[in-house]
Amino acid sequence: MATSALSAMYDRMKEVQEFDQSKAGVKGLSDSGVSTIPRIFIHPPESLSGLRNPSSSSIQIPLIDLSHADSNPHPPEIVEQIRDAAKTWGFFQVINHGIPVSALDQTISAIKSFHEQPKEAKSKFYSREEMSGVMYTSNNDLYRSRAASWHDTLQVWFAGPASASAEEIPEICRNEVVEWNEHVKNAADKVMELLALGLGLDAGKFRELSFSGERVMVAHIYPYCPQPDLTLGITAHTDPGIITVLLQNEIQGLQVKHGDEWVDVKPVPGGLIVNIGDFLQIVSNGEYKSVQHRVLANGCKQPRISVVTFFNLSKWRESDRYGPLPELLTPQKPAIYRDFSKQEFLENFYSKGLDSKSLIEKIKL
Ligand SMILES: O=C(O)CCC(=O)C(=O)O
Ligand SMILES: [Fe+2]
Repeated sequence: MATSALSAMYDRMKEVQEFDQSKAGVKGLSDSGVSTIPRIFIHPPESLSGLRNPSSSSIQIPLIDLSHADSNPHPPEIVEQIRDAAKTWGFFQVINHGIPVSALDQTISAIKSFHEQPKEAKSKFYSREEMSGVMYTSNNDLYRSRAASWHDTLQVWFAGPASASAEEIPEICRNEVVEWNEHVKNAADKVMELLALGLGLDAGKFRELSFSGERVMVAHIYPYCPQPDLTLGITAHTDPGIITVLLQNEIQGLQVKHGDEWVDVKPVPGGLIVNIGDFLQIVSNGEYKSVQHRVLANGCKQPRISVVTFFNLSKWRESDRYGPLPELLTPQKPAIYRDFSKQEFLENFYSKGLDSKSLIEKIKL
């Protein structure tokens, strides 16, 4: 067994490298008109199960209207909606979040233009240097995952040690990306105030903890895939940080795990999707849930575009350790997670594939 399993593995590595060195991404494969996908993209049956069972129910992630969220004091019914959504779904969609619809449209269209350029224009940004300000790549976890997925990504660090200067951002989407950074930060700030109030904390608590101090955008394209039943757009995973704010175009594909079911997230015009990350599940001592999600490979001729911003803390405690916030702990609600170090957090993310165990499972008491 060992020899054939090993030779299969070596073949795979060679093919992975060839794909990587082409710097053309899955967009390149899709544009070349392939009718079958290379085998490095074929997922094992267990991650494909339930792929094409259209969800039987019509349940949807909660939709929350933020029109009056800024009133002082914050309307308790909105705080309650956000808290319930974060506790039971870990995912919700917000409308009237303050970002003009024209900015949403322009951002999507600028990202689409970047990905639709010829290979020569994009390949100078192609890299796997996670800590460079700007990185264009296919499958951040290409060398760590068991199977590759059908998407490419433009990554830009908005804030933190790796943050990009405007000049580094590809010109074709520069102005839109720079503006998006401002918009998404403001929208996230609004949501974090409500999430803090939902835990009984001061509205500014997460701002004080620097929730937005390390902020990175990943702008994905999910091009047409000729065999969408054999692969995924993105493997099932949870997001590691505090929260994620996601803008998507009208092509559906994102699914959220709710109980035993994969629920389709239907794009709502003008809406933004927010989800809770592992870090927030831990600091909230399990009140808010970081939930598995995945993206189906796109079988439509039109590409699916998503612009995803991850928010992470920049200020760690002096001990460089983190854990459930002490103010949330009581004798009735003791800590359910142990503290973890910054090193553990980063290693857990950067040394593994998206599909591996989250930090949460490792530090559960
Ligand atoms: O593209 C999407 O809708 C989801 C992407 C995602 O989950 C991620 O980048 O972490
Ligand atoms: Fe995600």
